[in-house]
Amino acid sequence: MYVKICGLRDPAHAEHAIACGADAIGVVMSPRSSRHATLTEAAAVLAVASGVDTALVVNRMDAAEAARLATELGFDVLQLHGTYTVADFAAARRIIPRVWRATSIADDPELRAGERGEERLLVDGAIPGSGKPWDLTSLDTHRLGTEWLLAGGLDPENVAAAITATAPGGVDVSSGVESAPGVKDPERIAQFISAARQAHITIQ
Ligand SMILES: O=C(O)c1ccccc1NCC(=O)[C@H](O)[C@H](O)COP(=O)(O)O
Repeated sequence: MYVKICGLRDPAHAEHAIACGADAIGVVMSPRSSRHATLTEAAAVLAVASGVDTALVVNRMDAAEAARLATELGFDVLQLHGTYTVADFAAARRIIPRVWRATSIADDPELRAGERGEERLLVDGAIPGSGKPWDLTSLDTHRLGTEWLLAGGLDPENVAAAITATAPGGVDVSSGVESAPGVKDPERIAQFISAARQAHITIQ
């Protein structure tokens, strides 16, 4: 089970997530977000991130511009939230090969992995980064393949049941491992990673 901890700005929290076994960490650069990282903060997180995938997370930013920013800063992955076309993904992937599509069934009820040319699909709640759980029973997982990531309202208490119910390739969390909006809680990060690792997948 691939585990991504998102919305990191403090390098100490990034180091902690990696030490706890995270596979990926995400840095949000979206000025209206409580987790918006400055260029300095993003660089500090990247400086400690060895052995994990690093994702730049943006919302409704021009795809090629976001891809240039991701490569300039040294991220491995660009995670695009918003409405992007096949051409947008192609343009971004000419600049950074690993581009993930984050969307929700509210925006895209007929979700199909890879249909816009993304490397990986992240199925999120309707409002990214809101921490609001959503109705997982409304998700048809048959078109999602095996590499997709589940996100939206996950936390240490509910992640195992969410994995069991939907059998994703990985999980992504932000609000559920915070003590206040934008403030990561090291204990909850450890609990989340441990709970995700122990979950049993029943659907494949
Ligand atoms: O975190 C944000 O504020 C944010 C803003 C704009 C686009 C994406 C954002 N976050 C993405 C994520 O943290 C996760 O990929 C996902 O939405 C899960 O968030 P949460 O429900 O808080 O666990």
